[in-house]
Amino acid sequence: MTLSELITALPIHPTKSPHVYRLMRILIHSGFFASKNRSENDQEEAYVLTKPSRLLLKDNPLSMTPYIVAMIDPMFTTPWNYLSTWFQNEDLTPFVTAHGKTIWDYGEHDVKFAHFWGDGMASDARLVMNVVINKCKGVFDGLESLVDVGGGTGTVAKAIADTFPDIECTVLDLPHIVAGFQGSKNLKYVGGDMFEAIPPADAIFMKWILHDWHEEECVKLLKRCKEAITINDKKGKVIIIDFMVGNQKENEKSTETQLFFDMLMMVTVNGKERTEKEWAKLFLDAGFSDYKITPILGLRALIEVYP
Ligand SMILES: C[S@@+](CC[C@H](N)C(=O)[O-])C[C@H]1O[C@@H](n2cnc3c(N)ncnc32)[C@H](O)[C@@H]1O
Repeated sequence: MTLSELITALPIHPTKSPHVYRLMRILIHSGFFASKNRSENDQEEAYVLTKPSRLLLKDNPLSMTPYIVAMIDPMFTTPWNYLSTWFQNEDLTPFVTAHGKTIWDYGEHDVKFAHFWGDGMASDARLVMNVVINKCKGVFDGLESLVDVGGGTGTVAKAIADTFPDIECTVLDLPHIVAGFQGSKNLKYVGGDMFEAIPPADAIFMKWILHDWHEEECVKLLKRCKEAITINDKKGKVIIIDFMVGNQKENEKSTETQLFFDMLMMVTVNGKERTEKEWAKLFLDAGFSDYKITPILGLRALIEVYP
């Protein structure tokens, strides 16, 4: 699409066209668009989408737009302005300094926030599960049951339940999050506190859970997982999907993204992004004996942890 076509399509007042040109210049520089000649015979500059910007199209089934929209909501961005205040007080996070409560309490009392954050998480879950189910299918071999801990609206569990009809899937999340969700033949929702008890299963799945929590809470949660997979002398596994800092040595941008996510965890939830060494220590402290890492989507890792 050329500049004039873009201005007509959006639509934008003709007097603003120089500003649209400036905007497109930075969007090309940052990789959201690429520019090329309109055709072999037509030298006029045209803009085309890039791989990352295709992920922002609303009609793309793997669209990440709901996640981006949630992340740029003032509820998430305001706490960044409270960093200097937080460094001088005892609050758990800048989120608490800004809003007076933790993100989990915020979600319980603001249903609108809980829903749009849930939609954001679900869009990330769709993208990740697309990769996991296509590239790491073997991870689910031999499983008869699986609990997705902190599974939110159930996007991950639904993808597993649909692809593997012989696996009994359970979504465990806070009661107000799972209230009103309908299960299916091999999918059910359970409301509860993951730090108290986790239903027994061959595999406990946790995507984007442990990075929300501090060391002691992670060890406590992993111990609950271990109890759940070793019940009746069975030996299952824990499957974790999270970032692994430092597994992308060649790629500056990936490292930067992981480090910004680490800041996001500090600002919003008192969690952190961990290196392999830090993950290994958590597993050891919780009594696990072995783990296996499969890198996914460049930045993240799928970690199978064994008792
Ligand atoms: C970052 S979201 C991850 C959601 C989902 N696993 C995903 O990646 O799409 C964290 C989830 O943990 C849930 N959660 C937080 N505290 C919990 C608790 N004590 N017990 C159960 N779930 C909890 C939240 O409600 C939320 O759904």
